[in-house]
Amino acid sequence: MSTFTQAKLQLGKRKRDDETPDERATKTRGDKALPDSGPTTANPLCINAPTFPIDSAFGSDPGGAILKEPDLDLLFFKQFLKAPGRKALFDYMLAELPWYRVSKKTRGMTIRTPRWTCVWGCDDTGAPPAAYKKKSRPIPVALQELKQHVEERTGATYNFILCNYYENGKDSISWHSDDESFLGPLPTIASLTLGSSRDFAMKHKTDKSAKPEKWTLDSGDMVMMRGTTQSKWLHSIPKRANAGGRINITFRKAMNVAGTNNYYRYNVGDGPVHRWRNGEMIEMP
Ligand SMILES: O=C(O)CCC(=O)C(=O)O
Ligand SMILES: [Fe+2]
Repeated sequence: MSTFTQAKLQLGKRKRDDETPDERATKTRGDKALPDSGPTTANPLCINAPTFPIDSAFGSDPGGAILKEPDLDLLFFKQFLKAPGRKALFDYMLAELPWYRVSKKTRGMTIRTPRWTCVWGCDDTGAPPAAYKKKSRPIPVALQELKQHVEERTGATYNFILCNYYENGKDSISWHSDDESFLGPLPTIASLTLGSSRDFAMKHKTDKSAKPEKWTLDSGDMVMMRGTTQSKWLHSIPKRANAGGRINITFRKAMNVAGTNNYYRYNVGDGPVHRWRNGEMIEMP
C-alpha cells in the first residue's frame, strides 16, 4: 500500500501504522512510598498551581526561521523557551499532569500508544454536553499562560493542548500527519519540546523529488507547522537507542465536536491515570 493511501486511511482515525504492542509493565502504586509533592490521586483535574513564574521561561527572540521544501511550510523557533524556566516547566508538567498510555484495538490486537499522553481543551462550537463522549477538561492555568504566549508569538489561536511524554528512546510517534478534517484544510499546529533532544523527521507523502528532512529538537525549541504541511507531508519522532525524558506540547484548533471526541479518545482513552513519582510512572488506583 502506498504511503499516500495509508495516510488517507488514517484520516479521522489517528492510527499509527508501526506501533507495536508495548510489553512494558507499569508499576502499580501498591504500598510504595510516594513523595509529598504533586497529586497522588486518580482525579485528573487535580493539578497544583506552579510555584514558579511560568514567564521565567519566555524568551524574547521574535524570529522563526522559515523552512521550505515543496508544500512544506514550517517556522522554527530555536530556543523559544529559555533556561532555567523551561527546566522548571518540564519538572512541573511531568509531576503534576495525569498521564495515560492509551490502548486501542487494531486488527484483533491491542496496541498501546508508545508514549504517555494527556489532553485539554474543547472546540468552540458551543455544542451541548450530550454531544461529547467524554467531558472535556479545562486547560490548566499554567498551560493557559503558555498557550497565550505561543499565540502571541505565532499569530494563531488554539483551543487544544495535547501533551506527549517520551519516557526514553523506546517511546516514539510513527509516521503520520495531523490532517484530520476536524482541524480544517490548512491547520496551524505549534509544537514545543522540553527535556531531552529527539529527531523530528519529515517526508513528503507523494513527491519523491522532495528531500526528506530531519532536525534535532532541543529543549525549548518550537516548530510551527502550517499551510499544506499536514496535507502533503508526514512527520515522526523515531525511536533511538538512548534518550532521556522529553515532553512535547502541541497547540491545535479543533473545529467541531468530532475533533474534541477524537482527541480525548486517542490521548486519554479509557485506562487509568498515571503519575510520575520517584522516576517512574505509577498507576493511580
Ligand atoms: O513529539 C513531537 O515532536 C511530535 C508529536 C506529534 O507529532 C503529535 O502529537 O501529533
Ligand atoms: Fe503530529
